[in-house]
Amino acid sequence: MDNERFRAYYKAQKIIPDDEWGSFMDALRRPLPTTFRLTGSREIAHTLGVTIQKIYVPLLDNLVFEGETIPPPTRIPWYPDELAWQFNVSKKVLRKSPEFKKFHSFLVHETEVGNISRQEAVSMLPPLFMDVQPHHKVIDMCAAPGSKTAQLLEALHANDTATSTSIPSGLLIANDTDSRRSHLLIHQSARLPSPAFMVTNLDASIYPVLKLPASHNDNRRVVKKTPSQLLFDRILCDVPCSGDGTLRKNLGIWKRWQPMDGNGLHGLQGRILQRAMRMLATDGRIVYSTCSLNPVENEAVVAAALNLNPEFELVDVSEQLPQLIRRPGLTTWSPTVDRAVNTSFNSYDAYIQSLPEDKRSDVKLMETHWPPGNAETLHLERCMRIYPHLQDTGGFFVAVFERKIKYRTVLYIRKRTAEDADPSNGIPEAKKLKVDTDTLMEEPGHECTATPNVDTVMMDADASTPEDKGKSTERSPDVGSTVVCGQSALADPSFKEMPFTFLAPDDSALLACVKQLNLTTSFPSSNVLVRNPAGEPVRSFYLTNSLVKSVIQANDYTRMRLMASGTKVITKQEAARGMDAQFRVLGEGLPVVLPYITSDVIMCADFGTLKALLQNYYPLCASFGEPFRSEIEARGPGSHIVRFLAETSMDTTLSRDLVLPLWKSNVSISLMIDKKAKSALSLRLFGEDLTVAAREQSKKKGLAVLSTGVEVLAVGETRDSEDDREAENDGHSDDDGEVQE
Ligand SMILES: C[S@@+](CC[C@H](N)C(=O)[O-])C[C@H]1O[C@@H](n2cnc3c(N)ncnc32)[C@H](O)[C@@H]1O
Repeated sequence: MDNERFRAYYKAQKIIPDDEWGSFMDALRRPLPTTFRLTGSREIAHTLGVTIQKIYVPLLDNLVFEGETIPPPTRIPWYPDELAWQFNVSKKVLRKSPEFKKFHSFLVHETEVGNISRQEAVSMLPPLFMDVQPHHKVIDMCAAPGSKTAQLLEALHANDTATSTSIPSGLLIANDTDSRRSHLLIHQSARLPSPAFMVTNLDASIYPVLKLPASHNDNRRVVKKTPSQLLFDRILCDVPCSGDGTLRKNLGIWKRWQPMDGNGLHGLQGRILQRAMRMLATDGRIVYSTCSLNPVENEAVVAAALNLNPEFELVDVSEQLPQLIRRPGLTTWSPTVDRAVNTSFNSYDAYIQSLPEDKRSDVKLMETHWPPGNAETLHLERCMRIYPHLQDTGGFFVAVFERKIKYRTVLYIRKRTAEDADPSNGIPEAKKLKVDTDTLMEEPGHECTATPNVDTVMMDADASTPEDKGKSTERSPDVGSTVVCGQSALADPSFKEMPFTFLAPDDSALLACVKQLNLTTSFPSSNVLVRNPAGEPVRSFYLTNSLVKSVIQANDYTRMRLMASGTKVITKQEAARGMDAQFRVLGEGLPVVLPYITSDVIMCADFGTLKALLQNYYPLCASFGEPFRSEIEARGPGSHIVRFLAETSMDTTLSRDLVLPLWKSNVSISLMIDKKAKSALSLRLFGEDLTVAAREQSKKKGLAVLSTGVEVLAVGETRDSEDDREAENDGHSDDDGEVQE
């Protein structure tokens, strides 16, 4: 594993001191440890952390395989709250050691249901520097396949959804220009159901201005009188890059790496970062990251953005994550001008002068590929470089931006400067603003006019077309009829996704649903949307929060290429003739709906009941012990919720209450979570897969049931690799159990 040009190029960049070069290259040639995060709700993450620490670490400690001592999994030291883990064993050990097989089986099942996310350690870094709060408006500009999006969602949901007020008031837009990858993103993100989530499919470098409708008052005063631009508190630019920091897992890069790749990406990377700078709210923060070691894709992009937007500065985050070993950003570098790694030109001018005059106009390199004259003053050392040999990871680059002068101060100074245009007015010259005020056009309340992009400007123009006004995106949305989301005369007919239609709170199907499921009066009926061409309450109901609803209604969903929004919470099943339709809460939507279900509606059950429900598809009501038997027999057929109470039994411990959906037919009941979730739950609680599906699978394959009860997949077969994961439908499967009619 070597590449002469890689070696020559990075030696020339002096990214690593000479005496570390050997260990840097050695680390690049070693396989990457397996790393994963505990995801999902805090409750589950906590339970899994305890399970790994108390069950699997002792099981795997001091393990000797073929004469070699195998180290047990360890926590990644710099990751907060002990939520990230790593282990480094060969595939052979995973396949052959019974102890590791068992651990691996646990990982596979929890990954399947979204409680564990396999993710490269360094890829976990950017969201940690974003400090996302539940009220933040966040955009992930280049989000697919979505491992960082998941982290951002978790941060947005830091309060979980145990009460209605802990559903985040902010939003997260995950965007990617590739529609296939955007579907993947939707699928991955469905693991963390969020009413605050949206997915768009746009080129981030020309991301359009999104509008927010006028909000009238906050009970005390008028906040805004006109529609405003949606500005973001946090923006992640995890841009497309040459990816040579991933050499340890993508071995093909050794062969195909060549230095011009980075040169070619520099322009797009810069445009995405600059677009982000124009979409940032006053006190916002941008994190720019790549999995490339190349300064042309990193410091050069950062330096160019800072010079074009001098109101921004790099944030010193050296105190954050103190256990993370990092190196400062570079202040000098030497772009190559050809594939042969010619890095001899120390400036753009020197390079241009070296060319015959008739060739100069063909040059694709830009001045910004080289270090700017003021590189020493830009605090590029505040960028973070992570190298593989420092802590056995991949390579990575992160830079964090904020505005140098608080935005309002800038605007104030600009106003004062204009008022006091007369140089004899006594304002000292030094106090006058030395920034390009054109870049400051996008303050809240104004439309973006600064981006020289047709698409963006057209999006603005949309706002003022009479048709658009007539579409009532600004009318009071919560009364009267169903509100179709914003769609203007300039709708993009090439966009084929289903529309997003909010039901009127007095829609008869919605009222029936609320009544049947006994939802409280605080259930946000006005934030329920459906997705079908006619906007009818046909089958699935999605829930958004109020901010997401405002954004959908104020913007044309085809122009913002909105692929998904909110979370699917309830499904409607048409009943036989003469009967009412039946609604049921979906397993994936339960955490979101639970705050609106009163406790008296929820049945309580014990561990034994849970075990029986895992072991059988449709156990008879009469087969359960009291008091659960009487309680379930007294209830009518349809959707029910059951709380399994925390307890410790002979077999195991349920450390916290577990709330799950049930379906009751005439005489039997069934747990309405999908097969994989049942298996994962069984393994987590009982150390073996007791489910019918597992028994059937074993029988089918003629396998003796292993002690774990499941066939073990190989490492590469876990579904959550950062690379290529299969997209499945829209990520919102209804298959969360089978209803027995
Ligand atoms: C490094 S990957 C992002 C990885 C992702 N943040 C994660 O953690 O899973 C870069 C992504 O940028 C997307 N992309 C490429 N050009 C883009 C553009 N102009 N606008 C938006 N996304 C773009 C690619 O499709 C790719 O999914």
